[in-house]
Amino acid sequence: MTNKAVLFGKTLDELRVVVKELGLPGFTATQIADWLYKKKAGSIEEMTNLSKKARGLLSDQYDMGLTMPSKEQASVDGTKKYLFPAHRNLFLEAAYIPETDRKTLCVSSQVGCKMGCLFCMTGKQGFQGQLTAGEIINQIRSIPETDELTNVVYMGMGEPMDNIEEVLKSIEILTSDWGFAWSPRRINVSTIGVIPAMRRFIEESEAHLAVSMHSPFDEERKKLMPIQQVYTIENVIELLREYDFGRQRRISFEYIMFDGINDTAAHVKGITKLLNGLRCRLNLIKFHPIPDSPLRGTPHDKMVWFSEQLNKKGLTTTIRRSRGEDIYAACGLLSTKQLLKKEEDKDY
Ligand SMILES: C[S@@+](CC[C@H](N)C(=O)[O-])C[C@H]1O[C@@H](n2cnc3c(N)ncnc32)[C@H](O)[C@@H]1O
Ligand code: SF4
Repeated sequence: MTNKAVLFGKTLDELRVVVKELGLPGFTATQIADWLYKKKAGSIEEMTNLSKKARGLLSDQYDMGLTMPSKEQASVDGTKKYLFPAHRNLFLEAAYIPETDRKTLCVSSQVGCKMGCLFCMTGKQGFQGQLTAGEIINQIRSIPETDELTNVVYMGMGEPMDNIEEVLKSIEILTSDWGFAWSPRRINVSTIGVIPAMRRFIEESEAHLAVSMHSPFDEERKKLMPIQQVYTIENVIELLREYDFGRQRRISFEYIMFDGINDTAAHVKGITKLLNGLRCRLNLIKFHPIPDSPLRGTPHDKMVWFSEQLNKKGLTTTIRRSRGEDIYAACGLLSTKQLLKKEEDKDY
């Protein structure tokens, strides 16, 4: 790795500044964006419609900024987990989830997470660092299945709203005509509900939004997710009610089911009351147990009952199929703590 600045992850506006500073013609910015995001060039040398001089000037100051995964693990169900090195000796993970009708990549937006949810391995890892927009979309660009991807979910490591600037930039690159030119409907961003950043996300992007609820009750949610002490789920829903999302943009809620904790008839009532009239759907998630936690997942039969009760009350509810559990690639299981430790050991 050199200390040069990187091109991958720059927006068209930022590339315009780059070419201006190098004294290159304005249109070079669009050409570079094209090579970075459409033609998927692997090096500056490959940008053959740029003059030799332009390529030389660029190479003097910039690297492409692409990083291949350094490790890959495959699950019995076809899910794959990729490990990427990031800046400052950090590592992050992404999970590739193939299904018959779609191929999804679950990307990380941070290394670790500050939010400290009781049930999450990434939360247990603590916060190590923010990812740049380039590092977020590099996960999409640098896996072998890049051309097969139909969907991207920001449900890997980290809280996207705690890195809103880079997350919005990554979405801009994915959805702009000069970028990947994806429809924003192929992107779903999950959050525990950091209200000010959610407002920006709603207003500045058109991607789908998933909110992690996990309990409709204040005291219970506070125990599971400390964020409830700052931004309550009631306030999050009030915010959502302010907007008209139209028919195309989807709002959903995620609900991990914990045995004997949040899976009762009272919870069915609480959820229905909270979401009353809001056009949304609810995804029930099987809890993936994490070490040193007394929490247990609700048995499947009870999840089916819970889902039926909510559907009867008019709330579209589905049970999300669990994928990649055997390789720790499932929701909430991504953590690179051991690796980080090994790297620290190496340093001393
Ligand atoms: C890892 S988070 C990342 C996105 C964001 N920080 C959030 O919490 O919504 C993605 C989803 O995984 C869920 N999750 C976390 N730990 C889990 C676990 N042990 N089992 C099942 N789902 C889990 C979260 O609640 C969230 O709905
Ligand atoms: S569930 Fe999401 S917000 Fe909570 S600790 Fe895990 S990654 Fe962070």
